[in-house]
Amino acid sequence: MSDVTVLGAGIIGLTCAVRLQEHGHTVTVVTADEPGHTVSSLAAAVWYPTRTDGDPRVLSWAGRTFDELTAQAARGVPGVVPRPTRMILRRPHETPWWAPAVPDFAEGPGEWRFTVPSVEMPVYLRSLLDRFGTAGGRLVRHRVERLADVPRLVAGARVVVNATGLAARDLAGDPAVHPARGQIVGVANPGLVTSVRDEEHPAGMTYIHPRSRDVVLGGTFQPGEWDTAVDPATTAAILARCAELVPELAGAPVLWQAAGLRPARHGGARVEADPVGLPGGVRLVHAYGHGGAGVTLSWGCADDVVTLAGGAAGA
Ligand SMILES: Cc1cc2nc3c(=O)[nH]c(=O)nc-3n(C[C@H](O)[C@H](O)[C@H](O)COP(=O)(O)OP(=O)(O)OC[C@H]3O[C@@H](n4cnc5c(N)ncnc54)[C@H](O)[C@@H]3O)c2cc1C
Repeated sequence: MSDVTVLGAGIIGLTCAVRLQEHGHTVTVVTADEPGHTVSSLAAAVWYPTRTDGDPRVLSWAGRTFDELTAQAARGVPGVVPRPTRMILRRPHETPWWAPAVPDFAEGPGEWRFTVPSVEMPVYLRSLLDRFGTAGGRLVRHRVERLADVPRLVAGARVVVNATGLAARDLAGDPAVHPARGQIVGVANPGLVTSVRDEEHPAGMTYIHPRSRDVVLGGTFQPGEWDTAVDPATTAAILARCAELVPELAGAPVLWQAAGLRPARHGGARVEADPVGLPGGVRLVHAYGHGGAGVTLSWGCADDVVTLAGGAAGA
């Protein structure tokens, strides 16, 4: 018996599931894909509120996630480390609105420097899943056709959390949800430890994120583009831009390439209770549309989902 069903096992579904367990709920996760085959598993993934400007909820979500991931890194949760970052500026900027969330944020000539949590997603998703299973959570592999079918799948659940990312476009009938395609390349790490971001590179957004065994090089942000096939010309362009910024990367062996669809949404992520709900009086809480910042917003949103789900079990 579970009292909450979470639909989706990406970063949003799993963080919601774990937070709900921490508040005394028994949780079943239903997912079409294994966590290792979600969009989340592809994320670079560093704390940064990519393309969320103007959404007044984001600073709180991102700040709470920063603190949670920093605490997890300090206690050795697999896959999370603090990552020094250099952000190249190609024009004058005001102090960014997200700086209050980043304790060591510093402005210098032509760049910002700061330290943020960096998450190695395949490792981290596995550790979240272990944590969920150890606390008694159950994971069911099943692709649902309609949200209204979910209450029949898991006996007793009074709340369903819809954390289906891009699929919420059809499942929740929300045309504001759309893909923002991102292509990335993994190369052997020549010994880098610092992330470099160049959001204003004239040839396209560029980032270099070292991990334990490789370096993730990016990227693209292509709203409305559904194609997940890797484009070789884009890979070549990413490699050239990154080597221009960090010459040690020139000639680094390419280990893998991938393209993923960020679950973007006009108006920002939808984190709210559905006004109608599901058959049988089951409460429906939406948590989707986090675009290029799902990892960055995950724990803050999960806190809000717990509140929307009714707070602590038995409260
Ligand atoms: C190249 C790239 C780089 C990125 N870099 C960063 C970064 O540095 N920092 C950052 O914060 N974010 C980054 N992101 C964004 C981040 O990956 C997303 O915001 C995040 O993964 C969204 O998570 P999610 O759980 O909502 O969706 P998903 O990971 O897509 O998970 C959706 C879940 O719903 C399930 N599902 C869907 N339909 C159904 C159905 N019908 N029935 C049952 N289950 C269903 C799926 O199986 C899956 O388990 C990046 C994304 C990309 C592509």
